[in-house]
Amino acid sequence: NPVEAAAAAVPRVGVVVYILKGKSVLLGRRLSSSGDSSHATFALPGGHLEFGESFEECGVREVKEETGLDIEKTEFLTATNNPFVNDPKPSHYVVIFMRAVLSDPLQQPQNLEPSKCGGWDWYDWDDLPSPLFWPLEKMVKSGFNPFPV
Ligand SMILES: CC(C)CCOP(=O)(O)OP(=O)(O)O
Ligand SMILES: [Mg+2]
Ligand SMILES: [Mg+2]
Ligand SMILES: [Mg+2]
Repeated sequence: NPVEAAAAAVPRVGVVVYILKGKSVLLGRRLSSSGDSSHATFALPGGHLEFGESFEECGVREVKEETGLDIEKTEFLTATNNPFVNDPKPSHYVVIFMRAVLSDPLQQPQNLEPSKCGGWDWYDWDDLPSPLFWPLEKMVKSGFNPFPV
């Protein structure tokens, strides 16, 4: 029943990674659950923190799973709270933002999850595509800059 269902809903933790390359970051087209790319939003690589993982382990794993890229110099940047309970599909994520660089600067991303992602590409931080995936949109709007000063 709806009360039980609501009770079962708990905030989940996502870890996403700004992979910095010059002034660009890697973004992927996040397909809607139906898989059509017409409503794709641009998102950082990342995913659900799994039981017992450190933030770094999760970031490295998800980036490898989704893009095949090997990253290093992973750093914690910030965490944001994203209670989107009024969404058509209510969700509540605490998002951990990390940054990292490529272990091999020449390595290019592969789209290893084509049912979930329309493809990865490098975007200049000063010329980001839209629409951005909601946690990233909120962070960019807040003026956050993931690059080292
Ligand atoms: C909402 C997001 C920041 C956390 C979940 O990310 P995701 O749906 O990409 O999760 P997976 O990569 O683990 O499937
Ligand atoms: Mg994933
Ligand atoms: Mg995952
Ligand atoms: Mg993911």
